[in-house]
Amino acid sequence: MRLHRNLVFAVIDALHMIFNEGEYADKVIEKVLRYDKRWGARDRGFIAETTYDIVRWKRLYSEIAEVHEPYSKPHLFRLFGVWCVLRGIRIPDWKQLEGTPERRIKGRFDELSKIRKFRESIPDWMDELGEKSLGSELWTKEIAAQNQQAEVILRTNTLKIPKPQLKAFLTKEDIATEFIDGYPEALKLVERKNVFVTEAFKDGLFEVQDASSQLVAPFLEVEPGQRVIDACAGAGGKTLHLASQMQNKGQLIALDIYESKLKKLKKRARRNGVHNVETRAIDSTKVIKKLHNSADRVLLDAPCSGLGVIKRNPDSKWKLEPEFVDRIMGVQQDILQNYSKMVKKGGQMVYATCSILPQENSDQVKNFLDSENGKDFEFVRERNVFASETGFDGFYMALLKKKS
Ligand SMILES: C[S@@+](CC[C@H](N)C(=O)[O-])C[C@H]1O[C@@H](n2cnc3c(N)ncnc32)[C@H](O)[C@@H]1O
Repeated sequence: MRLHRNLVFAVIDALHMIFNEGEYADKVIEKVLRYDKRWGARDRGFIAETTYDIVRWKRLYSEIAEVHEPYSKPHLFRLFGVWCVLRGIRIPDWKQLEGTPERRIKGRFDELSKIRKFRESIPDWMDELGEKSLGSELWTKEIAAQNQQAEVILRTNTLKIPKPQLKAFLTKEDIATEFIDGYPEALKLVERKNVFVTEAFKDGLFEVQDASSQLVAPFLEVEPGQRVIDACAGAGGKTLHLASQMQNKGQLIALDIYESKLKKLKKRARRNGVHNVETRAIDSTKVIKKLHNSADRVLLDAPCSGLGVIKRNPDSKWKLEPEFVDRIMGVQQDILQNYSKMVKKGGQMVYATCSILPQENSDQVKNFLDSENGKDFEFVRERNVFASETGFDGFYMALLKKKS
């Protein structure tokens, strides 16, 4: 591979903004990709993937390169030098990369790879929490799987098109996809491409949604004509899926504490041809009270640590703090306690997270079922989805039924 100076400089700029200025990797990449309109798909791919790679392996590369925060420009070039050597890319003869110690880098890599927190490039606290929560064997496998680059998965919008036709439509747009066993609406991209510029996307024929996330809406067992509440709807990834499962019939109420996210949801709903959704921002407890005992189905896609989706958000390894995990667990139990009141007798509720920690998952459900509000509910089933088993995101979902 021949390295182009302006592309590498864009990567160094991006790393500076992410590591030193605390900006989010996806936003930064969007920003640097606007530097030069002449960059083609391959150039853009290089910038995005190299930046994500160095973000993913920040701790390991920093130990190897013996650099630390805040990273000066020469430090960032040393990280880049490590990336080149470990990928077998010839170091160009630029002054910024002069004297890159190739043999020493390989030696340090072999040495550090014996220790999980360095090999997998994670903070000490996260390694300790993962091992304590999942046991050494599962955590070791899981964190290794979470460090693999995420594949691009699409969910067919069955309100508009059947999956085989979508596949054919995308082939015409030069996007090759394949089916995935066990995921009835999913298509996996054979090669990473920007799907947001396709006609199929603009026509609302699909959404980008990880395969594990596609398991959540069907877990709630919705039917056309029901009243369904998506209580932590965000920008609506699962709301849209619920709407397609309801065949656009019935009432779908999308709630969130952020109006801005619900605005995005509405825009996506229009593109998807979804007509049965209404949004309500939770700006007081009244919003929930008004809906007490009214819903056939309630989805609680709760805020969480995101420890199941590190492959999609590698910078969360450096942004997440143990105090946040403790705090969000309190929010999760509040959501279970208060929002479960919206389910009517005989109705069903799914509690889901994109975390793999039992403290955020089955323990929360158990604590809820043991509480006063939980007495009205019975446990139906749960599913723990691990990246190390499926290759997709880590997820948890539990189905509860309100007694009649
Ligand atoms: C896991 S995300 C939801 C993702 C979304 N369901 C999707 O599929 O795209 C959790 C959401 O819960 C929202 N949230 C956080 N605290 C909340 C609360 N107390 N009540 C309702 N929503 C909350 C967040 O704003 C965030 O959008």
